[in-house]
Amino acid sequence: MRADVGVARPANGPLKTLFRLRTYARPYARSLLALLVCAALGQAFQIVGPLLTQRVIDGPVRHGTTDGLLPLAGLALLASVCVMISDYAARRAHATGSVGVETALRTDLYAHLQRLPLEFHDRWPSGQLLSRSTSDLRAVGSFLAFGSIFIVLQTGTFVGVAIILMTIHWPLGLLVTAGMIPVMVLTYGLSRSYLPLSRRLQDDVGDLTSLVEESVLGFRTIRAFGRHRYINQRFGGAARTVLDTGLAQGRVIARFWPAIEAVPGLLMAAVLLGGAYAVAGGSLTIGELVAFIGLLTFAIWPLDSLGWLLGEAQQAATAAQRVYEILDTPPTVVDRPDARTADSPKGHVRFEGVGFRYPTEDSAVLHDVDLEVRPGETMALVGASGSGKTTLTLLVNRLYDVTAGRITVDGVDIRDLSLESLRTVVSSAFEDPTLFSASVRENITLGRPDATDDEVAAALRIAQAEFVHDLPWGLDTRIGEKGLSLSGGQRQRLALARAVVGRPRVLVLDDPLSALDVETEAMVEQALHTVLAGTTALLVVHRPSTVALADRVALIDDGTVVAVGTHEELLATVPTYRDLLDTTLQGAPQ
Ligand SMILES: Nc1ncnc2c1ncn2[C@@H]1O[C@H](COP(=O)(O)OP(=O)(O)OP(=O)(O)O)[C@@H](O)[C@H]1O
Repeated sequence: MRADVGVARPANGPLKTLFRLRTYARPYARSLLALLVCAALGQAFQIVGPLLTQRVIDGPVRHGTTDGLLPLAGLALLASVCVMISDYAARRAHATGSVGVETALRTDLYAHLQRLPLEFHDRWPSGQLLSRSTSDLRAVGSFLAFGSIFIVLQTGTFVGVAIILMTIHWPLGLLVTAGMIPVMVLTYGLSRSYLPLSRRLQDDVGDLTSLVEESVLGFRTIRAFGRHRYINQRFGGAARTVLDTGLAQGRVIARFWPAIEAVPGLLMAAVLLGGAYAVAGGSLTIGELVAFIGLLTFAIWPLDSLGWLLGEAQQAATAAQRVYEILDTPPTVVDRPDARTADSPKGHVRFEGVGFRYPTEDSAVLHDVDLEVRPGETMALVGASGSGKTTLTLLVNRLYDVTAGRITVDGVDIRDLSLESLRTVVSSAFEDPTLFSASVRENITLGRPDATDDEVAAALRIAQAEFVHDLPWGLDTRIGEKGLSLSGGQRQRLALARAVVGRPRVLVLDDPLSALDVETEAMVEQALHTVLAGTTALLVVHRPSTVALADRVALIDDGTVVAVGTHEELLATVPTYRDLLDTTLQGAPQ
């Protein structure tokens, strides 16, 4: 087993990765700038408060008069109103920026996930994808539209307040500014220990999400086998891992945070002491000391919050790395630059020396496959379990690309056709039919949104899926997640209707009738005969009755086609085929 094939590893450090996200912030630059300006104005108006206090203490209070008090009170009131207005505007700008950035990122990530090949989805647990497209994106979006702005704002506030403090009393002002140094050193130490743990925690949460998803989707199986204790144990194990990593994070914070938090308190004590001496020595008035202490809280808040904001930055940086691991994974099944469309396709399919190896595996699953399916011909693929039948069908509409040889449709290598065109020519239905939480009509016309009502009706008839007309809202009835409110057979019939709608030139069916009862299967087969008459078809056959639909049969053994002929010819000439029918496909038409 080969691990990590085709998965992008982070090329940059976390902070560089965070910087890459600026492209997502750019369209919201105006909102973000508005947020910065409004929040800065809000801070500035708040700083007015202590400065006015100084005027009141050193003026009216000191001289025991009310002269000049009213204008000062008026200014204080005006400053409060301005704070309120700036806060309102900042919050509005923040909402626009943060929602916009997160939405843009999520849209890109989702679109990219859709472009990534099956091999990527084989390898990535869905819980990892879920946690990356939800909590990680939120961390990144919130940092871009809030954290990053407030780092600038708080640094600016600290610098601004430090300058004012120095103009009031430079030695004390210098002392406060020097307080920044231990905070920076401690924050750096914190980030070095915290970053790897933050990344590990996010990965652990992804694994936990996978387990939750699996146990929700597999609920019936777990119940039926009475395995809920085992599942609980597995969940408990994963939850403990998350807990352990969270606790390790907590220990790191416990080591650094009290020291970071102690700095502002020590500064306050030093300012009180130094300030009292300065007042006694006459180099500072009482009003100035009160203003200094009032302003000090405006310097302490940025110092405090910078530590926390830098923590947010680290969290966002690792989240960004996790998101970019997906965004940087190149889609491998893509259109060639000169990809063409199939003009009036006839559906002549040829496999020429086809080989295929799953990217995670060391050895090939298919090798030297040569097979011709003539226009309008129905070819059954028969073989033992694991011989490679399903894999072969997945290559025809490029869910995976061949790793050797080529597949052609009407003589054109399918890799030279645009994926859109190829997937209009080739339509598929699989044994496990996935239905989406959408209306019946949307599910059926998934691959052909332009299908007419008549085409949908014909597809429903062929798939014996006319039961949908009896659903409460007919074709407009929404079917539940994965179509669970329908029976297995009903879901299969809808998936078959989806494959045959619009009569594709090439139809690939991987045992699409397995969940049908014998009677319905016979009716579907009868209806399929009319479709298959004009359509080139590849049918993976697990049930004997389906062999009857085929004009010819290809026998697959150990990853290659070992015999091709009509059912009767193979029965008469190929002992392996006979044996297979005896053991696996008992009751095949003789
Ligand atoms: N996504 C995958 N990654 C790696 N190996 C795979 C993957 N899917 C299938 N295989 C392996 O490829 C081989 C062929 O599998 P495939 O499903 O094509 O066989 P099959 O003939 O359709 O079997 P069955 O009749 O049981 O459905 C098997 O050994 C299987 O384990």
